[in-house]
Order: sequence, then structure tokens, then C-alpha cells
Amino acid sequence: KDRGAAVGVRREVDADGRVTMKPVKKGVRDFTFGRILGEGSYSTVYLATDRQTLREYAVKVLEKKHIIKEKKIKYVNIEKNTLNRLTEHPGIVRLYYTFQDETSLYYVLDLCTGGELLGVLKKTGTFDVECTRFYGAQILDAIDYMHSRGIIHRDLKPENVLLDEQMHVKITDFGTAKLLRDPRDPRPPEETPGQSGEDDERAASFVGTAEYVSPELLTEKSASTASDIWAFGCIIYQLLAGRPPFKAGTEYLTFQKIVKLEYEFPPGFPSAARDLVERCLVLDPAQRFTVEHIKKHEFFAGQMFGKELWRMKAPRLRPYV
Ligand SMILES: C[C@@H](Nc1nc2c(c3cc(-c4cn[nH]c4)ccc13)C(=O)N=C/C2=C\CC1CC1)C(C)(C)C
Repeated sequence: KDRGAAVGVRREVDADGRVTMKPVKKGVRDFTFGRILGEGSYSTVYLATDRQTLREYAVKVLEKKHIIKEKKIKYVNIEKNTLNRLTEHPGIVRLYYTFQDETSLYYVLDLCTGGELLGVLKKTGTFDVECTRFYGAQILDAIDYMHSRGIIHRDLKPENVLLDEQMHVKITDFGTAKLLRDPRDPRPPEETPGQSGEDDERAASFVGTAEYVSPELLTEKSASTASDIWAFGCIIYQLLAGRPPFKAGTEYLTFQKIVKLEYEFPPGFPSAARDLVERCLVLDPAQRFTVEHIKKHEFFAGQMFGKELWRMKAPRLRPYV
């Protein structure tokens, strides 16, 4: 049963003139659908305009038949629960409400007109240190918030880092997230359904995108907040180098490079960034830098985090030459 939040109220006056406010849920008919913005494995994201308010949104459409056939109902619920938990951070794409019709599920979300960070990076080739610091700081701030809400993204990569109209970061695509026990949930662990963090078949089968997957996910099938820090290290490397640190002809060869920590820095790679990347790309998750370590690292010296960071104007995109 879809319990999407009511998104409006309608005044109703009965025979005796008594006025009541009835909650109104929007539906497909309330939107004009535009072009396709992106296609996920089980979904399509459209540009859509609310016909009443003329506000533009991204609407993610999932086909029920396809989800059931592919046994992805768990992923759909994980994504919705995750998006509902991550509500008040500027660096996370926001889910306004959901509704369904006989064939599909619809998620109404923030429109990120800047598209995917990967697309922007491909245009400039690389980012200079100033841009890498700004986007690195915003991604780190969003990761910090996710972890504080007991969410591990598990598939962070430049495709899932979107940009809004101010070219600020919006992290997205939480279908593969891992929900830890909600720290605010007072119920004891045994009473919270599925809060053991992971049902086995989902843990066993899931692996993120080859180039950004952490070694512990490949060897022990276990992910922790440190797995997102590994991906963060790969992203910082990629912004400055123009390519991810681990990339080989096949997924298997890429995995081999990861577990053997086989990568090198291009000549001229900035030294502070190199030190930071080396402390994120550590095989043992327990030895890996944490968010706190990264914030204090020389590469982010003088960089503000928190509210100030999200008020900053995004720097002009310049390549690292
Ligand atoms: C990564 C994602 N791609 C995208 N997901 C979303 C976009 C989005 C926008 C553009 C875009 C905008 N202008 N030009 C390009 C290109 C790709 C997008 C958006 O605006 N709002 C919410 C989105 C996703 C939220 C939903 C996961 C919860 C995939 C490929 C998975 C569909």
C-alpha cells in the first residue's frame, strides 16, 4: 500500500455549510512528462512539470511487473526508506512524494539540472585543485550526513553525484544502500524488522560498480561506512586525473587490481591530494581514513564544511593542467 505523503488539501463544504479540509494526493495526471533524464537498471527518470504549480521535478518511474519479475521489491523498499530517512540535507536528492497507478510506481524528486558529475568531468577532462576541493567537500559532507543517519550508500561514483542549478552536489541512487539500525529507533534490535542491517542474499549478491567497489566488499562481502570512504578516494583521484584509479579491460581484472592495491598516480598529481587518496585507498577498512580525518587533512585546509559550504558559490570549472 502506497502511503505517500498527502501533498495538498482540498476545502470541502457540506450541506450545513461546514468546511472540512481533505488531504489530496497527486497522481500521474497532475504532471506533464518531458524528456528522459536518466535510465537506471529498473527505472527511468523523467523531467516532469507539476501542472498546478508549474514547478519542475525529476520523476523516477518503476514498472511494477519488471520489479516483481526481477525480484527487486527489496531494493525498491530500501531506496524509498533510505530517501525518506535522508530528508534534510542540501547534498542529498530529496524525495517529495510517491504515488502509483496500475502499472508503475512514481517517485517525485529534486530536479538536478546540472546532470551527472561524470558528464561535467568528461567535458573538462579533469578538475583543478580548487574545483576538486569544493566538490570533494560537498560529497564528503553528504557522506557524513548519510552515515550519521545509519545509511551506507555502497555505490558512490561520479554518475550518482548529480548537480543542481547552482552546480551544487546532490547525491542520488540509493537502491543499493545499506540501512544500519536507525540510531533514533528506540526499539531493541530484535524487534526492528530487517534491521540486522542486511538480509544475506542481498549482501551476498550485491557488488557496486567495479571501478569504485571496496576490497572488503570483494573479499568478505561486507560493507561498512569505510566502503564509502574508499569510493570517495577513487572519486578525488578521478577528478584530478580524469580517470578512476582502478580500471582494467574486464571487471575481473579491475577487481584484481583493487584487492592488490595496484594503481599509480600520473606525473604532476598534486602532493596533498596524493597523500589524501593514499589514506583513503587502504585495503584494511579499519586503517582507512574516516570523515573526521579527511576534514582535517591538509588537502582541505581552510575548507569550510556544514552550512557555510552549501552557501558557497560553485567555482568555475577548470581543468587540472
Ligand atoms: C543516476 C540517475 N540519473 C539521474 N537521476 C536523477 C536526476 C538526473 C538528472 C539528469 C539531468 C538533468 N538535466 N540534464 C541531465 C541526468 C541524470 C539523472 C535528477 O534530476 N533527479 C533525480 C535523479 C535520481 C533520483 C532517483 C534515484 C532516486 C540514474 C542514471 C540512476 C537514473
